[in-house]
Amino acid sequence: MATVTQIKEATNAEGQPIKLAVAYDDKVHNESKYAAYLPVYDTTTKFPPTELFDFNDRGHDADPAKPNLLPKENPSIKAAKLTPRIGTEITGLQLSQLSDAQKDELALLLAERGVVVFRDQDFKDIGPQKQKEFGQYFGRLHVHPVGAHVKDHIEFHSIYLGKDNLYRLGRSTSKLTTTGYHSDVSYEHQPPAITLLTLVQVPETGGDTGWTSQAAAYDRLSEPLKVFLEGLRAEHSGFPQAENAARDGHFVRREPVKSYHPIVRIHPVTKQKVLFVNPGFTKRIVGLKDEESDAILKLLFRHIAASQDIQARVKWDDRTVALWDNRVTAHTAISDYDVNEEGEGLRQGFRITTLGEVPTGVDGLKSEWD
Ligand SMILES: O=C(O)CCC(=O)C(=O)O
Ligand SMILES: [Fe+2]
Repeated sequence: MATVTQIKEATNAEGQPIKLAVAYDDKVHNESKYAAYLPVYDTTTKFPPTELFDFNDRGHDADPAKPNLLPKENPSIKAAKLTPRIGTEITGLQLSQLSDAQKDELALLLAERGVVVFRDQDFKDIGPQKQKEFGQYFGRLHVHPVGAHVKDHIEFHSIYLGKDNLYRLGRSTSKLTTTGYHSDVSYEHQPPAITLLTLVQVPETGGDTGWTSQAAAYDRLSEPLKVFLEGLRAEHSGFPQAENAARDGHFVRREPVKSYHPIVRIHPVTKQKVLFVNPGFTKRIVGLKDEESDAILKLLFRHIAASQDIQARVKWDDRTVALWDNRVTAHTAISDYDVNEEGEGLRQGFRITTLGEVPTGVDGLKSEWD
């Protein structure tokens, strides 16, 4: 069985020589229809710290009635709420064919519903260039500081659990559960707005993804607790992720960062208040004593993970694409499936992540960093 430590000589997208660590063996690679999306690690190319940029949310340009995305007079386009508080499923539209007006309305729908699932898509077959352009419409693409990517496309975050890469399952054995709610790389100074995830191979059963509405999570809090949290920032840290990756022999392509984000964040388009902390990356509440911070974060993390009445869970097939707004949701992979030597249970996909604005809270409270 191959491991992630196999190194191959390659060239990057600019034609420069690089060393690639591959997380699959050649036999699996050659047999895979979606070999181009298998995980690799460029172990050579370092990235400087991300620079601040002006983010324009496409949702600002959307018609709130969404006549282009969800026309009332077209019965072949169907939209159904997954649950009352979060999630919408759409059939009858191809993401690859959306007009700009439809994409603007999708950005707004994502802000309102948290996650939007598209069924029966050709998206995984339109090629990396068009997939990247689709993502870029919504914002600057994030390059993960440590994650596996796709050869020649470092902005694609590769998701792969096959018989030759049991990394993720192996790591989960010391925990009672594999679930871990997070908002993608929320430690960034301009953390992600929209993430797109699609799977190209799915296990027969299992491997769903779950989302929580961070807007509903905020709404449920008592008035005094809302007021208390509104004045505070929390530390979101990329250091443990980078340290774990380095410990496991992975390349850290960008030095880890921390940000101090408002705990109650306001979505720039809907103006909705959301609870912007997550168990994945939030470490402490700035200005509180350690025990106070630990107790309050424990309460909030339990609320996020345990409140099924503000959650949605999606079963994948290989023509499903899910998009979510990281500013108003937290999500978790549900790694409940086994991969055997015959390759049954294999789960493969890729994620494209767009960066958003520097978070703003109540009364103009802004994120800070050191
Ligand atoms: O694999 C999944 O279901 C979700 C993984 C994840 O958290 C992500 O792609 O951001
Ligand atoms: Fe994620």
